[in-house]
Amino acid sequence: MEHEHVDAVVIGMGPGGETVAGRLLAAGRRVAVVERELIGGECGYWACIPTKVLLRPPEVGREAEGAAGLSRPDLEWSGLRAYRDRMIRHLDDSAQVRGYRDQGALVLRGAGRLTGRDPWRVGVGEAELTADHVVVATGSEPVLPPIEGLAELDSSVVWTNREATTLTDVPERALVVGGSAVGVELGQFLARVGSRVTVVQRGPRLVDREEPRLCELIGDQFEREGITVHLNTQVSSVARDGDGVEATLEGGERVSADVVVLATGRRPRTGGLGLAEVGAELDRSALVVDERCRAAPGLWGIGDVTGRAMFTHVAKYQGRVVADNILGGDRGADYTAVPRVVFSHPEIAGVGITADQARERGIDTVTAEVDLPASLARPWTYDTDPRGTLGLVADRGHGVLVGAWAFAPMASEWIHTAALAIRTGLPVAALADSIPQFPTFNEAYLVALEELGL
Ligand SMILES: Cc1cc2nc3c(=O)[nH]c(=O)nc-3n(C[C@H](O)[C@H](O)[C@H](O)COP(=O)(O)OP(=O)(O)OC[C@H]3O[C@@H](n4cnc5c(N)ncnc54)[C@H](O)[C@@H]3O)c2cc1C
Ligand SMILES: NC(=O)c1ccc[n+]([C@@H]2O[C@H](COP(=O)([O-])OP(=O)(O)OC[C@H]3O[C@@H](n4cnc5c(N)ncnc54)[C@H](O)[C@@H]3O)[C@@H](O)[C@H]2O)c1
Repeated sequence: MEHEHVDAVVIGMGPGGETVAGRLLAAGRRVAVVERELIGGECGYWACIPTKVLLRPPEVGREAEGAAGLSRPDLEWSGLRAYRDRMIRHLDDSAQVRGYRDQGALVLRGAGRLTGRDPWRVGVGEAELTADHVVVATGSEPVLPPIEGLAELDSSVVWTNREATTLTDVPERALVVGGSAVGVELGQFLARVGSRVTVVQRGPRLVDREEPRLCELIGDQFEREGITVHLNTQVSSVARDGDGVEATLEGGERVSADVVVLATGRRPRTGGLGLAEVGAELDRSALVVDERCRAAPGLWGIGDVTGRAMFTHVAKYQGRVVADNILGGDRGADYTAVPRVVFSHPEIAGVGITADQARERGIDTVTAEVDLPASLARPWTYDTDPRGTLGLVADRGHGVLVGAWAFAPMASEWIHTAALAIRTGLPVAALADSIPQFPTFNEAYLVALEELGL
């Protein structure tokens, strides 16, 4: 039995694990990394990267249609599929394994589990290591909705994000269950490459954690694109129907599809890790960590497994925080103004809190909404039939922004202006006195700030 002592073991090598491992290795620490599937994690192979790769060419097609003098280019599915395969490294991480070994890491393949503490012990198959620090970065797994008949169907007709992002052929008809980030991105992608898409969303709105107005705008967009959306309902049962599936909704309505795509949320992946046995606290399945991302002295948690805003940028941020703490610092994580983007077209971006949340917190709330083509030059230089909206939520008493949202081209890029303003408590007056480049979407902030009238 192997019994090596290392400075740190990182269990799970998604973006969170990779961030902390990279920093500790660069600082000369002896690090073991444990990965049971592929170094790069869900994000690199079945989530962020393939979805963004798949969404971009159909988006460019629409953009070309809107650009004067251009006609719409044809989408060649086999070419896009081949580029997706290249971008997900053909599900092969041997170069990453070599890269970490070259940096001096001990790379262990297999499922890691905590087997003891004082010192921390981690088992991987037959091997066992002891360590000063263990970082748990095991990500999340999809939540399967309670639909009668679902368990009897196989992955050829019931897709999670994994089957959807590695698809080889575009299904003629797709039923997407869940209408938040995953459902909207995958639903719009499938529709744009030719599927007839139906989205079933349990709540009253798509993307239901965002500003209601934003939900309305993406709903209108889906309608324009011929995507059928059923709100306030659920799929109650599914059954095999020839090569496809017949689904029955709560109200009795039936939807036939070639595939059912599950997009009903994710839960932190802590099963089989032995966390409770070593005294770590779990909240449902999330690893509970303090403001420094510490679960116990020398035991750390980062990324989706902590159940905090499940985004790659948050996993990487927590990875930076934990690396600094392991290297002797005393750094807390501050989740103020984490941007949230759904890479639909136009893009949905939100940061801070909604107007309702602000009122509930007793904030003297004032809001603004700006139609971008009505107020700016940039939308018109960008597109012959432009659309776009920016909304702001401000605290009148303190003269600061507390929320912002946008539905517009490249909103993922320029929402960061609001993110910085909210995070730093930048006075609205200072933002209003800034000089954004002409012609850019950033100019929308000046228009919206004037509308706030603070
Ligand atoms: C379809 C989709 C699209 C998304 N798009 C975006 C996006 O555009 N932007 C964004 O910010 N976020 C996006 N997300 C969210 C993002 O994927 C996650 O927030 C991110 O992957 C979290 O990183 P992580 O390191 O915590 O975990 P993961 O990326 O899940 O990595 C965890 C790793 O741990 C490994 N592991 C698990 N258990 C063990 C064990 N016991 N032993 C060893 N290894 C183990 C897993 O195999 C995996 O490799 C998307 C999610 C989905 C589903
Ligand atoms: N661009 C991005 O940053 C990006 C993209 C995709 C996913 N993600 C992250 O991945 C995680 C998972 O995303 P998600 O969209 O799967 O989850 P989610 O939890 O954000 O949304 C799930 C949606 O499904 C609905 N739902 C749940 N059960 C249902 C049912 N039985 N029938 C119909 N609707 C149902 C919910 O009302 C909710 O709107 C999120 O944390 C998200 O932030 C991020």
